[in-house]
Amino acid sequence: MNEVTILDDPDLLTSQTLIHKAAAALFRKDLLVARELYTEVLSHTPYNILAYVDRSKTHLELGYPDLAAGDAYRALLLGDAIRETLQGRTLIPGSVDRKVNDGDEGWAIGEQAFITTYSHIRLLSERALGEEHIKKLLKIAVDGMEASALFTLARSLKEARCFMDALTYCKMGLTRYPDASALPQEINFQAETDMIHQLMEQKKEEDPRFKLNPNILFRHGGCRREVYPWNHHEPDRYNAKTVASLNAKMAESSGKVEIRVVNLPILQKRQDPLNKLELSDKVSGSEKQLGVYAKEDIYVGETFFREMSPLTVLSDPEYSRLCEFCAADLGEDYETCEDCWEGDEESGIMWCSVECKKNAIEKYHPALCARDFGWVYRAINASISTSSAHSLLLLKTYATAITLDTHPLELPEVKYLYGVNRVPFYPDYTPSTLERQALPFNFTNQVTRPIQMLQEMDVDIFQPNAVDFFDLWVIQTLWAKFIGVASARVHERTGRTEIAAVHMLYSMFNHSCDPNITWECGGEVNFTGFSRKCGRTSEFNNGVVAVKKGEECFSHYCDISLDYSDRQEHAWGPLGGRCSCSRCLEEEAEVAAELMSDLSIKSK
Ligand SMILES: C[S@@+](CC[C@H](N)C(=O)[O-])C[C@H]1O[C@@H](n2cnc3c(N)ncnc32)[C@H](O)[C@@H]1O
Repeated sequence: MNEVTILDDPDLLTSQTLIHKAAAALFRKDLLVARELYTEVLSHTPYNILAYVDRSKTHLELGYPDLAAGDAYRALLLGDAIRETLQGRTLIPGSVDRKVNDGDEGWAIGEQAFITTYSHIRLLSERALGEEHIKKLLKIAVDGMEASALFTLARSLKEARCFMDALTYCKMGLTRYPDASALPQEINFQAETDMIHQLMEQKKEEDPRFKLNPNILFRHGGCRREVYPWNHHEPDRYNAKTVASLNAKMAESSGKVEIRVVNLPILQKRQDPLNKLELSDKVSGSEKQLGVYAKEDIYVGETFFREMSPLTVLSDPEYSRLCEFCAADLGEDYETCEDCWEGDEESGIMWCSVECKKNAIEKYHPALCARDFGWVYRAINASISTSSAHSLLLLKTYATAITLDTHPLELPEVKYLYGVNRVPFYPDYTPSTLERQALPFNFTNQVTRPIQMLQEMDVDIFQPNAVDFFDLWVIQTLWAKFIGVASARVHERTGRTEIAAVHMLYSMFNHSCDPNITWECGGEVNFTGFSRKCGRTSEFNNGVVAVKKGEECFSHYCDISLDYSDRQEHAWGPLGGRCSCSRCLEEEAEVAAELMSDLSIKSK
C-alpha cells in the first residue's frame, strides 16, 4: 500500500491553491472575493495562521477594522499555540509527513496549526526536509506571520479608535521584535506607536472628557454598523409574508395592535446638535422600518400588550434570587439542575417553575451546565456600562446556538430583531467618519471575552462550524441588534444592570420623547396606554384615549422626565442617532434660543 503523505491531503492542496487565488484577488483589490477565498481556505485548513493574517489585512482594506482585529487576534492565538508545540517537540519529518492523514482527532490546536504551517513549507519544497531545516523555516514563517498579525492588530485597533489596546499590541511588537531592520519595511511598531499618541492628544484637545478619563474612553471606539454583504441570514423584514407572520405572533400578545412597514426619518449621528455639523453629518430623508399601529383605540392606563422574553439574562444568575429563565422572583419552592446544583442556595442556578427549568434545559442550559462563568459575571458586575448586558445576552445566545445546533442569526429570538438596514455595497464607497463609528466597539467585550466564553464551553473556535457560527461579523451583527432593542432593569441602589432581555415584538415599537404608551419590563414586558398629561394611572374606563385607532404607538427608549440634553444622551444608543421627535425639535429650538441670548448678553 502506498504511504499517504501531506502531499496527498486534498484539503491542504485545495487550501494551497485557494491561498494563491486569494492573494491575487487581494493584490488586484478585489477585496470581497479575497475575503470569501480566505474564508474558504479556513474551511479546508482551519488552523491556517496565514489565512487569518491575510483575511485580517483584507478586512482592514475593506474598511472593517473591527473584523480585522478579530482575525489578527486569532492569528496570534495560533502563533502562540505553534510556539508552545514547537518548544517541547522533536520533529521527525517523515512521521509528520505521514501523520497528517492519520486522522487528526484529538490533536491540540498548536499541533494542528503547526502541521498546517509545516505542510505549506513542505509543499513548497521538492523533497522531505531535515529537522533543523524545518525548525528554522518554521521559526521564520511563524515569526513573520506573528509580526504581521501584531502589526495589523495594532493598526486595526487604532483605526477602530481603541487606542489603549492598539498601544498594548505595539508594545508587544516592540518587545518581541526589537530589531526593526529585521522586519519588512511596512511593519514599523515605533512609527505606529507615535501616530497613536498623536491621535490621542488630538482627541484630548477636541473632547475634554478624554483628558479626564483616558484609560476608559480610549478603550471605547467605533466601527461600521451594517448588514455585511456576505450575511445571508438576515430576513427581508419588509416583505408582506414576513410582516404577516410577525402579526400572527403579535395576535398572541395583543388583539389591539399590528405591525406595519413605516418610513422613519434617518437620524443625525452627531451627539451634540448645537455643535456645527460637518457636511458629511447632514443626513436627510427616510428609510423603511417596522412600527406598531393601533387597530382599535387604546386608553390611558389600559394594559394592551404582554410578551414573555425568549432571551432574558441576570447579571449574576449564581447569586440571584430571580429565576434564571424568566427573571421572576423565586418563591419558596424552586427548581434546580441535578447535574450542577451543589446544594447551595447562595450560589446556584434556580428556576421558578418546572416549565422554566424545562425551557432552559431544552434551549441552552446544557452548554452552560457545571461550567465556571463566575469570571464573566464578576467582570460585568464591575462595570456600570449597559454593554455588560450585551455580553450576557451574547453568552446565552451562544449557549442556545450550541445546544440547538442552530446558527445564532437563525435563532427566532434574534433573527427578526432590527439591527440595521442592508445598504447596497459599492466597492469604491468610502464611508464617512460617522458611519465608520456607528457601532460601539470595545476589544475586550467584542473580541477577547466572547472567545473566552466559547473556550469555557469547550468550543474549538477554529473549527469550521465554530467559524461559521461565531466569526466576529456574527458577533457584531448580534451586538447591533442587542444595542438597538435590548431593555435592561437597573438596580436602584447600585445603578448596575440587574436584568436584561430582548423581546421580539416589543422591539418593534418606535420611540418618541412624547410617547403615547409606556412599559414595564422584567422577563415579561407589558405596554400601557399613556399620556404625559395624564400619566399611566388613570383608569382606562375613564375613557381618555392614548392612541387612536390607526395611529402609531410610540414607546420611549429613555426616561422622559429627563431634560432635553440628557434624553438625547440616553436615547442616542438605542436610536442609533439623535432623537428628532417633535418634543425634542421644540426643546432644541428653546435651548438654542437661550444659548444665543446668553451669547449676545456676553458680547455686549
Ligand atoms: C427597537 S427598534 C424599533 C423598531 C424598528 N423600527 C424595526 O424596524 O424593528 C429601534 C430602531 O428603530 C428606529 N427608530 C425608532 N424610533 C425612531 C424614531 N422616532 N425616528 C427614527 N428612527 C427610529 C431606529 O433605527 C432604532 O435603532
